[in-house]
Amino acid sequence: QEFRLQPTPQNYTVQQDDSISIPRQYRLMAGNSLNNGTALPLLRSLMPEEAPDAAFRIYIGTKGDKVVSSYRKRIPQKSEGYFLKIEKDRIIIAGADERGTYYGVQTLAQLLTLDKLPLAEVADYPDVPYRGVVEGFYGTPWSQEDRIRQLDFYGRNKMNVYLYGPKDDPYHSTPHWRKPYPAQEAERLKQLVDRARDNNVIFYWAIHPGQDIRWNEEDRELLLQKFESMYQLGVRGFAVFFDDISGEGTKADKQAELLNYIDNHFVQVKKDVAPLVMCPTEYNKSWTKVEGGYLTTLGEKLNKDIQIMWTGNRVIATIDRPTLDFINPLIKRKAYIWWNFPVSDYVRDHLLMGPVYGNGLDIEDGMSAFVSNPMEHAEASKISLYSVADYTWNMEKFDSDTSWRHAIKDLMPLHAEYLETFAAHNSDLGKNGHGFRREESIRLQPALSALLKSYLEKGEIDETAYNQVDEECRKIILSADMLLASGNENRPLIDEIRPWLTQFKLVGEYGKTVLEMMRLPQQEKAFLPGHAHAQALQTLMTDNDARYPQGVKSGSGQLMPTFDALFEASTKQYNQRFHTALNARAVYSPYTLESNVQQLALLPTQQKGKEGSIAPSNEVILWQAGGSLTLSMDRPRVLATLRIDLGTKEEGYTHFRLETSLDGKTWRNANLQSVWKGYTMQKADVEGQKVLKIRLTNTSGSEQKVYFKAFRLTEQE
Ligand SMILES: CC(=O)N[C@@H]1[C@@H](O)[C@H](O)C(CO)=C[C@H]1N
Repeated sequence: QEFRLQPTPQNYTVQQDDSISIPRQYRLMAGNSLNNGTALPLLRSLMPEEAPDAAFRIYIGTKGDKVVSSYRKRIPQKSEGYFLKIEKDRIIIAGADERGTYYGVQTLAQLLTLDKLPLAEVADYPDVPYRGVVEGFYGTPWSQEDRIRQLDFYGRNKMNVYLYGPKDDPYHSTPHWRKPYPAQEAERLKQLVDRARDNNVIFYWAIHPGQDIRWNEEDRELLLQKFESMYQLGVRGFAVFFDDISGEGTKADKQAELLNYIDNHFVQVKKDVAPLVMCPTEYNKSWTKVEGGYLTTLGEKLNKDIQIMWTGNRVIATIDRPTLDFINPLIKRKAYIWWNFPVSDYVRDHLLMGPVYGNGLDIEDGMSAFVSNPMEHAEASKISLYSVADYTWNMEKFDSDTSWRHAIKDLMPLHAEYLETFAAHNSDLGKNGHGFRREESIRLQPALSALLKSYLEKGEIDETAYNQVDEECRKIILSADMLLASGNENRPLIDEIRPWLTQFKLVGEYGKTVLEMMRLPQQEKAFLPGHAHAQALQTLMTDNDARYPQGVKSGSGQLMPTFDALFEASTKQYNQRFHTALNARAVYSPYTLESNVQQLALLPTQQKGKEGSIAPSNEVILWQAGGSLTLSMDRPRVLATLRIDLGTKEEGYTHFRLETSLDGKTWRNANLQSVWKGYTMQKADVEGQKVLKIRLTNTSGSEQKVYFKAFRLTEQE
């Protein structure tokens, strides 16, 4: 692939017919404004040989520095803008501000990877003021090493914010948000803050107090003391997240009062702290009732420089002009976009390695920030993050597929083709509670559907399609092996995705086996080994990784549904021909869920052996009065246990009724009781009951706000 600058610059011209060899020595003419910044250290790390009498010169400074005064007019009049020019005997890097100058050096760093330096001219600046990442997911927080690598990645890709807010860090959220970090964690955070500064990234530390905050002076002071302790560690950006909570903490006027107090008595007093950022409780359109006044209260009362986050029209959504036209007038400022992609904490068995697409390309003027909430897999998230950096820097010029391919090359230059094969087939989320899906196996889709269509409708094999799919299966198996054996090129990435690579190879082998089966349904003997092998592979693909109870999924969007359909069709053909009863079901879930509670309706069910479950959800469920959820079996089954966790104590369960039925008509109550004192998990007395359906209904007569943390059953042997 051709060389490209990342992110795509606003203006970039190169003299085609000329270039210079990279100077070994140079005389540095640096403006004083850069003295305690990070542009000079970066430059020196790239071009080590400074020599006062060298012929080649580098002029570097910000607007106002004498050394770059003659280029002043060339500097874009935009925050973080820069002008970079490479001439025969000099390089000029002139920034609108320190960070702009730093970005000019980052662009030079990329040009220095070429054999010869082009005589280039770059006049560049970002479209979106704040660009970066919010580590705001549920699940295993990133490690220290993950975060160090992330911060270096943000510096290279001109992302300028990182918000620290891992939901499962007990010192970020309940129960310990009031307490300072223990010494060891504090030291690690200080290292991160220093690394962020080296990369010109604003490190925001976020607090998530809403689940148990009391609106009183004591908690307010404890929160400020926590912020002060983080300030002492070097943190210069602060955020307060009020998402995914219920109860007292959700009150807009109280939230506004607290945030304005923090702004007036901390942020404005410190003078060297970035604008305060807050995440509202109603952080997406599907959860807000405008007439309820929550958002307009914040819009009216919050100090104007406090940023308000927004995830879009839904919890997981792409961002477009109508999204911004809805929210910005309500909050009376430009939304600070929290984009929930590639976060996968609600589909943890999937990796989201596909292209970034679907966001508007003409909306840079409608947002104050665009930060991505990524996967718990830090390295794997970089495919999306690379493109988010590209998209937010230069929105009009963003090209999803080009960016995706270069993101992959950036991650594993020596194995790019294999990683691209893997990423192409591991992008969809599968069925999930948010109904958010992504394209998968895009280039192979026509062949997959042609192969399936001709086989199902005419029992014929479309040879062209067959060969394409067969060739792709070969590439899948090869790619999995090459990536698993890729050694040190990007070991952290391979360590993260290893379960999925193993699964991916099985998908390739399953595809080849099913393709062979398609040719043999008329051969009484020859069909059998392939059928047995396919079933063995199905078993291996479900019982694959202990860390992921429902197993890891690969190729679940297109490949597996096609291969399963072909397995079933060829086996049915064989059974008809030879009057046999070979198993013709590829995958099978005996459980189906139906519900009129909007946030539960799409949740997938899982089955593994004798265990069955409905996938949990992270957020607060608005369970309307009379709303119910029904889990139906394919046939009557005898239960051993049933556990439910709505994230509420005993009294919360009095608002619900649990029933079972054998015929779907007559229902009997099942009593719930705590599993452990003081915890929210409950167990139902259903031992030995034969049931066809299980139903949970809100019988309280009013809307209940609960979580949906667990709904798990086991059947008797
Ligand atoms: C603002 C926001 O999106 N908060 C949480 C987020 O923490 C969580 O990762 C996800 C993605 O599952 C959604 C929300 N429940």
